[in-house]
Amino acid sequence: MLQQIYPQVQHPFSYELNKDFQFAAAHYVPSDKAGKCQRVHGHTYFANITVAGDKLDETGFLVNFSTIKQIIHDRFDHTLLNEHEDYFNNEVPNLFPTTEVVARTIYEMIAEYLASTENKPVCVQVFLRETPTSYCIYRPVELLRQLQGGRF
Ligand SMILES: Nc1nc2c(c(=O)[nH]1)N=C([C@H](O)[C@H](O)COP(=O)(O)OP(=O)(O)OP(=O)(O)O)CN2
Ligand SMILES: [Zn+2]
Repeated sequence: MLQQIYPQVQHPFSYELNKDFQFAAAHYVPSDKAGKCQRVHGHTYFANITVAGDKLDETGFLVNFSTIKQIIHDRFDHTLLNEHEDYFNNEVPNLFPTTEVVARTIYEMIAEYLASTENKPVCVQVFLRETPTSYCIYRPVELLRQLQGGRF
């Protein structure tokens, strides 16, 4: 966790915050093409969340580090991801709990919270490591294009 170098994301904001955390969860990929991953197995997922913005809140925070962790950890830690039917669906490939879909889902959960805050920072990158040799990065490309078009 410490000393890991993450890929950088370009954005125009003054402040960039990164929060690292882990959660333990089981999952399976419900596809004949997923090989051994069709069977239920567990990971200690490692996430790095990047939040950026120009305005701090009344605490002097862009966003509280602990809130970022809580949003994801409280929901997914020590659970079977496939059972979260509000986020994942075993019938729809774009909603199978793969690393890609879990990274995107984490982005959506964080983005929903940030949009509800007064200072409205934005999530610009989610790095999600599933195993020591496998990770995925999700970036909100539409938002990043808008920022690039309008700001720099
Ligand atoms: N694009 C994706 N490919 C795979 C995913 C995924 O989510 N997205 N998931 C899996 C499995 O769930 C598995 O947990 C991870 O696979 P893998 O990296 O192959 O795991 P290993 O520990 O066996 O890797 P080695 O580097 O060979 O030890 C599979 N693919
Ligand atoms: Zn897996």
